[in-house]
Amino acid sequence: MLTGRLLLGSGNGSVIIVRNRVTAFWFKGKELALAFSLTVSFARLGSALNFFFTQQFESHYGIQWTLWGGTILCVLGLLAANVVSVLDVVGMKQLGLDGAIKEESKKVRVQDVQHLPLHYWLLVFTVMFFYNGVFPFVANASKFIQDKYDGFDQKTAAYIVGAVYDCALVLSAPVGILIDYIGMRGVLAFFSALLTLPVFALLAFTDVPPLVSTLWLGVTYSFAAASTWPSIPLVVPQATLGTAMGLIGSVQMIGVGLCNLIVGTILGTKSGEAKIPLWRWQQMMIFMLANIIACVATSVALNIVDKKQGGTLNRTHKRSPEAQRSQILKEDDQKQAQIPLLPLMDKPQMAEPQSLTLSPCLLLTNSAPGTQHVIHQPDDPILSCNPTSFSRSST
Ligand SMILES: NCCCC[C@H](N)C(=O)NCC(=O)O
Repeated sequence: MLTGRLLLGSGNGSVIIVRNRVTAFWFKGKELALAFSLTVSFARLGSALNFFFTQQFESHYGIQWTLWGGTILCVLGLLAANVVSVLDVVGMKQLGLDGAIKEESKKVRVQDVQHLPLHYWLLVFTVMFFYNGVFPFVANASKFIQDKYDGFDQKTAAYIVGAVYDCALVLSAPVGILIDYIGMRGVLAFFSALLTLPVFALLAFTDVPPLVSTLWLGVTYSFAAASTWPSIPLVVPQATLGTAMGLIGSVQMIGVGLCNLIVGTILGTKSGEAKIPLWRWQQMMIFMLANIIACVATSVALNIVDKKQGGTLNRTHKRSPEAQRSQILKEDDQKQAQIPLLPLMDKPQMAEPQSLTLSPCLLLTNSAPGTQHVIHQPDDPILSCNPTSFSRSST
């Protein structure tokens, strides 16, 4: 059992890191928050289907077929990962970025982790503390509801807990779209944490029906996930993005793992059947609350640091087609005098390989007939970014 779970965790963890890297690469400067939110939505769809069907499937077909079902799902995941990988490689080749990416990535060393910005570390701890309050709660909440409130059988309690993920499933995409337009990632991360405090306070100290808390947690969780994960590509260099994503996933899951151990100690029982005394549940909810308070603190620090460093997180990075076009025209006017035109090229190319943004978000437009502009996003936190690099080529 433990071997199986370790294998699943290492495979699943690696897939998540690569998926996040690919998502960040292809959607940066576009619908980044929406893209990340959709991955969360689909993950939560999986959780919701699991809540609703796995137990019924098992009672009809037995544990062996249920595990084979899981294996088939893993194989489908493997096929999907292969398709994504081919699309990623082909897309990079089409943009002529494959060689440059490899070169930049070769320069990345483990020691570079110490150069990741403060922004990034604050995001890591914001994410860790937030999820410390969500995952261990969801894992134990069904038993909590049965033990604390009257009239809930196991199935009803599981449905009530599932409301956290059902809410996220529905809300993640609209919230992602909203964040792409308004930015405000840091501010929203802060409010998500702040507004999660009442969830655990209600559960610990009142008899308000638990569905109120789980629905509310679903809302704040959707905002927290949609504002934090897509912030990472905005604060780390593209070449270290894979490392940064891996690291945040590890810290997050180490935090959640430790919290599960602490929760286990607080609840102090090995039997799933015996009723756990309410004072123990109350202590667990206070522990969840403490994590969310820590999350509020790190998100405040995150916003302060972000403000001092130019407000990357709270700015919108998505540009409407009109804004993209006027941005290009403006930059064109500003830079035309300074930058020598390159010889006309058959297809878009970068002016200087060492100043690549390594981002697919090249803006191609035609402000003058037969002219394409390839610009870099000036706010890209790229290792060797030269924000003024610009090339012009024939269409
Ligand atoms: N059992 C789910 C593990 C998901 C880990 C992943 N790093 C993550 O947190 N993704 C975002 C989410 O909200 O699920």
